[in-house]
Parts: sequence; structure tokens; C-alpha cells
Amino acid sequence: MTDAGPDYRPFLAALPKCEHHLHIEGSLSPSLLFSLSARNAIALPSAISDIAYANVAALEARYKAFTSLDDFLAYYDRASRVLIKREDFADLSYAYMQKASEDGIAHTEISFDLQTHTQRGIAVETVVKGLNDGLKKGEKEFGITFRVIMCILRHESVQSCVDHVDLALPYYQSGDIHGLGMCSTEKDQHPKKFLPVYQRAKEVGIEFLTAHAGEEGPAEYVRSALEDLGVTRIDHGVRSVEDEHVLAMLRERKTMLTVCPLSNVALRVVKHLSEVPLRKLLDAGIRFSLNSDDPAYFGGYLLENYYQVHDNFNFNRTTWALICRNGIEGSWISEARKQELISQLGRVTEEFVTLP
Ligand SMILES: Nc1ncnc2[nH]cnc12
Ligand SMILES: [Zn+2]
Repeated sequence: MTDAGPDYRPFLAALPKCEHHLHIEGSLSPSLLFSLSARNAIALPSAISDIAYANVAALEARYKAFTSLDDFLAYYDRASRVLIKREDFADLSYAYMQKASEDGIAHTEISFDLQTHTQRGIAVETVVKGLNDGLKKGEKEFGITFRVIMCILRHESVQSCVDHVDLALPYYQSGDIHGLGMCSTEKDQHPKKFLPVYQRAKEVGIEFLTAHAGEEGPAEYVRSALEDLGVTRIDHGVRSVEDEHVLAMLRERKTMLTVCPLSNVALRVVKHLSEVPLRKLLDAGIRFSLNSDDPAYFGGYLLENYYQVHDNFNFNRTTWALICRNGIEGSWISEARKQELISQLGRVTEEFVTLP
């Protein structure tokens, strides 16, 4: 027991956590970026009067000063250019699995942006098989189960997004990709614009649908993602709290939001972590999981998000167990795997019974 109350860290570390919102390109750390740039002889940008790429420390410092989602996306996009070969994608996803294991993640659902890579002439096979190589190695070594979500990019044309669903289709059929998401810049990109993409996904039998909405965009975008696109999960969704009707819709449908606290602070969606509307969501009976989004850019992986949420919200053991359970229930996994994780959660909650 400290002045700040009992130490929840061992409990938070031991919880069988599920991560549902992790852009694998967003786990590309400055040090891996510099090493892949050397390995593939890809020069990092120097001409953009941007001293950020002088060295790892300068880049890390720039990552602490994002002004918006779009400001961050420019760095994220540039960094992705060092990913060329199948082994690069495998190294990236394996490095994430190592970190996930250290953080006590039991199950993860990672996203990748196919358009970012095909535009540079990288084959779909290289990206998808490479990522799966690293994920499978991690699953075998650490016992972490995984799913893969392809995110289409809102700053690209609708046609390009539809085409990429078709390009990726063989990999959905082979079980290398499971879900479809939508990310990138949100302002002035009404979800309804991307209806043809989600229609196509449903036509070809893609079962798991999500979309980023209500991060910088309004609650109306969450409504549209649910009603127009037919998604069963919302990435971010924190601005849903601005509209009671949207909250009611999320509650009735038992839709899980994949909230990313450190990301919301880094991208100035909120001024301080205590403003992420977690209490409001809990009070409104909305399910959410906690996630790291782009951990190499936003100052922490999943466990750091849990720690900082605890420091700011001081949730009790029952609330933490509920958050963890909702994350398990909201995962795109078999009933058997859910039951396994729920039993594990029960054991951990019992072990830490002395916590309030
Ligand atoms: N937080 C975020 N919002 C939208 N697109 C993203 N791509 C990577 N991270 C993202
Ligand atoms: Zn995201």
C-alpha cells in the first residue's frame, strides 16, 4: 500500500488482456525504422526541412509533439516506406508479439493498411504472408492468439478501397485476414461515402466489420458506421458521448468501442487522459476495450495504457474485471477461446482478492 493507494500494477499485468486496435505500422519504433532503412537502403526523408529524421532521439522527440491526427499520419506514412520485404513485415509483427507477451496480452487483433504498401509496388502476398509469419511465430512462442484486420484508407478513393477488398479476398479465404476496418483522416469523410466498400465486403462474405469513427469526427459518424455501413465494432468512438441517441444505439447493440487513451492524448482528441470519457461510457453501459493504437508513436504499449488509466481513474478490481471481460466477449474468437480467457480472468481476480 502506498500513499496513492494499493498497487494495482501486478493485477493489471496479470489480467488476460485483449487488444483490438493496433496498427502494426504504428508499432514501427524509431530504432526498427532506422535499422530497416539501413537494411533496405531506403533513405529517410531529409529534404522536407524536417530535422526529425536526424537520429532516433530527434524522431522520438518529434513524436511527442503531434498536433493532430493528420500531422501524425504524415510521419506514420513516411516511416512505412522502409517496409519492403516479407521478412521486414515478419520482423515488425514479431517485435509487436514480443512486446505483447511482456505486457500480458492473451489475444490480439492487429490492423494493417494494404494501400500504403501496394502503392509503393509491394505485393499483397509480401505484406500479408510476412505479417502472418511474425504473428504465427509469436503465437507459437508466447501462446498469444491473433486475428488480422485489413484497414482501408479514407484518404484514398472509394474505388481504390473497393479494389483492395478484392485484392485481399484470397487471403480472407485462406484465413490470413479476418476482418475489415477503415482508418486514416476522419475530418469531412462521412462514413456513408464508403458504403460501396462495406457492401462489397458483405457480398464476398467478410464477417467481421469495424471502422474508425468518432475520434476527431462527430458522433454522427459513429451512427453512420453502425447504421449505414453495418459494422459491429467501432474503433475509438469516444465522441459518441456527445449524443445520447448514439449511446443508446451502442448500448442496445452491445457494440464494443476500442478506446485508445494514450493515442487520444497524443493526437489532442483530449487535453488530458482523465478526459477520455471512460466513466461516462461505463455509466451509460457501453462496452469498451483499451488499446494502444500506434504504440511506437504515442508513448506506450497496452500495459502502459492500463497503468495510466488506473492512475487517472482509480477503477476498482470489479471494474477492471468488467473491462477485461468485455474485451474478451468483444473479440472475434471462438466461444471455446472466450471461455478459456474468462476462466483465466476468474483466476486472476481471485488471486488479487485483497485489492478493493
Ligand atoms: N488513430 C488513428 N486514426 C485513424 N487512422 C489511423 N491510422 C493509424 N492510426 C490511426
Ligand atoms: Zn487507429
